[in-house]
Amino acid sequence: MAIFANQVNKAYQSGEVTVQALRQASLEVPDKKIVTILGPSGSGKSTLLNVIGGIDRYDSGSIKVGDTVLDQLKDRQLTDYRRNFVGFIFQQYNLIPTLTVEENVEVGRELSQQPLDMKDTLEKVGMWDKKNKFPSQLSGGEQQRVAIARALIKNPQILLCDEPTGALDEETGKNILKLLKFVNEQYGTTVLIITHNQGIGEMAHSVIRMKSGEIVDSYENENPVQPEKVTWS
Ligand SMILES: Nc1ncnc2c1ncn2[C@@H]1O[C@H](COP(=O)(O)OP(=O)(O)OP(=O)(O)O)[C@@H](O)[C@H]1O
Repeated sequence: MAIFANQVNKAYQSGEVTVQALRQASLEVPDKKIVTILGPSGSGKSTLLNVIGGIDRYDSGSIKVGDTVLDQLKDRQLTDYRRNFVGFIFQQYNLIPTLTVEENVEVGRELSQQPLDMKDTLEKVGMWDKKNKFPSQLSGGEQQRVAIARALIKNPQILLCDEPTGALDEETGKNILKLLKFVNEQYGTTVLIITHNQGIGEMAHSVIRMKSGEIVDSYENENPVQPEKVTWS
């Protein structure tokens, strides 16, 4: 699905202090693309992802994802939008420790109206043979694969990834990037990746840079490189 944001503003109030997390942020992401969002800590990257994903509300401006305009949605409609169209992946995998791999992914399946097949999804992320393991029995990369399966099984139109490789070493991180690229190509999922790792921009179709809540730069990559070729930092 394509994503449009037009002059989006979002402020957080903490006590006496107002933090302007997004300032007139506008962007356009065509359907079926991979986009990397770069920027220093506190520049508004997560806030941007959260308002696009319907986790957070914004104060003004407009966001449209596919045919859905998020501006005026009631809470219930926003929840439906999030359930049916959006998958989230975080740096911390947020798996439930008392559930097995398959049970964790089942949590995602139950949220969706049109879920994908469990076996197929776990095979796609290479975790079918470990479906009865618990998160504590898995490596970081494997846990992130399970988190991706949990997002993927919902059959989301957009996949929002907040530092998906932030806790992983280079080799494991690149394997996760390969998986995200595979998801993009196989399912046509639009993928947004927030990262501090500038090199990940090399594999994206386009790159957005944020600073102090503003989108200060965006450009398209003529020739995205393969995930294993990105410069790791
Ligand atoms: N729930 C909140 N309450 C108050 N302030 C917040 C909240 N969430 C974010 N902020 C502030 O909004 C600004 C943007 O935060 P955001 O998390 O979007 O930045 P970021 O670019 O994702 O940072 P990082 O790379 O460190 O995750 C920061 O100044 C942050 O402190």
